[in-house]
Amino acid sequence: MSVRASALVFADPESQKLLSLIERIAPSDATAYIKGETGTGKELVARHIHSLSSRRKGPFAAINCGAFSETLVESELFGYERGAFTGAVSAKAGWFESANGGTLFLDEIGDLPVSTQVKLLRVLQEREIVRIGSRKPTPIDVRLIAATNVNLEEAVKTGRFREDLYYRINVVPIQLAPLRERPGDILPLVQHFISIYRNRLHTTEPELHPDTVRLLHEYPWPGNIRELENTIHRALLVCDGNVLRPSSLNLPKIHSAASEHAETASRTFAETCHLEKVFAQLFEEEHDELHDLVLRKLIVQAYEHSRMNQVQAAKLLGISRNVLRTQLKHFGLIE
Ligand SMILES: Nc1ncnc2c1ncn2[C@@H]1O[C@H](COP(=O)(O)OP(=O)(O)OP(=O)(O)O)[C@@H](O)[C@H]1O
Repeated sequence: MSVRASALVFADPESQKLLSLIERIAPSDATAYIKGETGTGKELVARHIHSLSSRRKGPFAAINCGAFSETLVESELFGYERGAFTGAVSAKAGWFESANGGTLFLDEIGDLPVSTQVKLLRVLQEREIVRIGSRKPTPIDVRLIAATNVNLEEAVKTGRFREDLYYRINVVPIQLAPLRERPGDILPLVQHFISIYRNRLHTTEPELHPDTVRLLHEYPWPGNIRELENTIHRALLVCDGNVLRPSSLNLPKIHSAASEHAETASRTFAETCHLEKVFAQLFEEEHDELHDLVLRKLIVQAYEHSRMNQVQAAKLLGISRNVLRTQLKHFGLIE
């Protein structure tokens, strides 16, 4: 096993829960189905399950179902005999045979053509494969781990993925959270990748500037752990001196989620202020309770759903933190 596959980071409480699930299910032979955005560590988790199972001495084979054309994918999975089709000059084992006695990781399983899905289901049920161009079944003993970053449940609804195969693979579902939802992993992963790439690049361990730490936590990491890894690798290459500054990370401007939230928050707050006047005129004193209820809801929207802290929220809303706190207190949102 490579150093990277053995040194895993599971620091955030969310990741610790995941680790204990992995440890519980690894020894069984149950099919696992890993869901998660791109770069969240699906293959790494599959390798970890294999390394903790009784199959660890057997092979671990990983295949990306989306990497092959419709015509190629079956010969890749099930193998073929010599002369099975034009160009089949010699027989070749498929991935199921290569993984015999071990674990087969099928990444992007949702990309399999429906005709191949039928054959895959048969292989899983019968526990034998028939190479293309042959009639002889070969028994196989393989634990399957499937993964996808698309919504397979939706694909079942629209008929792009067979329901029977879905139930066959969905024995142990494992959901990997995006990196932005497990912030406790960010710094341990940064240290992990610094130590890997520092050794490779023969550089000294850089210090993280406090602004760098802040940016690492604010950035939404759409490419998840893979993006973080590439960012650290690049940062160590360009880092000038012994301090890793935000500019070395070269991250795209956080225009996406955070700034959209900020814009929405300012808008909502402006609307809130406007509505406050309208309600005051409409309902006057005797409708105080209703007035407060509506305002409370609007302020919850502007503040809580913007995922900002009070300092950021006050700055973006163009009011002082004290004014914001007074508003929040007034509506019972903080003590
Ligand atoms: N918990 C972790 N600890 C350390 N490194 C990790 C962890 N999870 C993922 N990585 C690293 O992040 C990178 C991406 O992981 P991986 O290839 O497993 O993601 P993936 O979800 O399978 O991606 P894709 O959806 O694109 O196939 C790899 O280099 C992997 O080593």
